[in-house]
Amino acid sequence: MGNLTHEGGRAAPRYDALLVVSFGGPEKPDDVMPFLENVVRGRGVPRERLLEVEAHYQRFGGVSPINRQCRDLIAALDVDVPVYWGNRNWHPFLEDTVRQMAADGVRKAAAFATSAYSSYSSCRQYIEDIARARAAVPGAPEIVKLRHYFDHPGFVAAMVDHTRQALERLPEPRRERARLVFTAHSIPISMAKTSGPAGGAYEAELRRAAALVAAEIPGDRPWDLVWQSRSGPPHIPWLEPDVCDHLEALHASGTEAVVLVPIGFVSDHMEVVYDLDVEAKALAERLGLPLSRAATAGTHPRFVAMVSELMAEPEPAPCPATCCPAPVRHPR
Ligand SMILES: CC1=C(CCC(=O)O)c2cc3nc(cc4[nH]c(cc5[nH]c(cc1n2)c(C)c5CCC(=O)O)c(CCC(=O)O)c4C)C(CCC(=O)O)=C3C
Ligand SMILES: [Fe+2]
Repeated sequence: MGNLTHEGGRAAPRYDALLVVSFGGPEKPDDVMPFLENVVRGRGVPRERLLEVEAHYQRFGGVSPINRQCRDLIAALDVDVPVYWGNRNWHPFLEDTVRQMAADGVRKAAAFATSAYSSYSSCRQYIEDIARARAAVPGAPEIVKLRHYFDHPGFVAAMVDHTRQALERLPEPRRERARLVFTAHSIPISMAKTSGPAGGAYEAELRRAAALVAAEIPGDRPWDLVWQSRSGPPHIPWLEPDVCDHLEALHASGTEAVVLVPIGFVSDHMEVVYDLDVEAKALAERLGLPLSRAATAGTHPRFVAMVSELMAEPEPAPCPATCCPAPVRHPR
């Protein structure tokens, strides 16, 4: 449908393919370390942290849930053009996918990134990945990255549904008083400050998305935005508080139940299933704090429909060159 609709009187761009751009993840135990090396190359992530994260993946058989989720999303999409899939850090690598697109004669593709927000890691780096892949492929198609969708009604509706469902899983007497705790991937404070055209966009967009979801949840309840999955060298400050510290503080000050809403992610990938479903859950059990985790957007029908809706919008202006700059590299 996407290519035929019009919006605001302007014809939608004619894309002849859709490229789903994602992070990538290991699919077997032997993939885990080479995948992690790809992720952290030049980023100064301590070896210790890497081995810890390796253990998270090996605990799940060396398989990241993210690839399955990309495949499920692609299978669910209702678009009238061929759909391709390429990743930053693992097979299928973007460059190989772009080569295939060129061979298939694709001229102009829309790119849908599995990340809804501004920041170097969640936006600019995908733009760079696409540019690098195109530069390596003679005759590569034009690739237009679709806009950020953190406040799109399709994304919001999916998160609202999933938050309501999580709320319903809490025991009855405490459900009414449950607090909403939204989580997103922590990033270095320096990266957060330079995100978006005017700075601070990562956190501002997350707050906006959280507010839109919270407004649709019955009970006019308090909510917070906190952070998870901190990485990097310990001396570099990242966004805080961490979700687990926050749960302890909430418990200490009398909060009776919590719904965790991973608003910063679009699918239940490793950081969600480990840092929330293993770590935060174990903490909540220890504290005796009823906790229920909302599903991510995943293949919710409104989220899936959003992708075609984004393709039907007028072509987005490219991000200004100054927004979401790359962090200073830590050579190692
Ligand atoms: C903002 C953001 C998103 C959300 C936007 C988006 O979705 O793109 C995201 C997503 C993801 N992050 C992922 C995995 C990892 N992220 C790492 C490390 C890092 N993430 C960062 C930021 C983000 N990351 C940053 C600033 C680092 C430090 C190193 C660097 O500056 O790049 C590391 C290294 C080990 C460690 O955690 O220390 C891993 C393994 C996976 C795949 C999970 C799976 O396999 O299911 C996904 C979807
Ligand atoms: Fe990450």
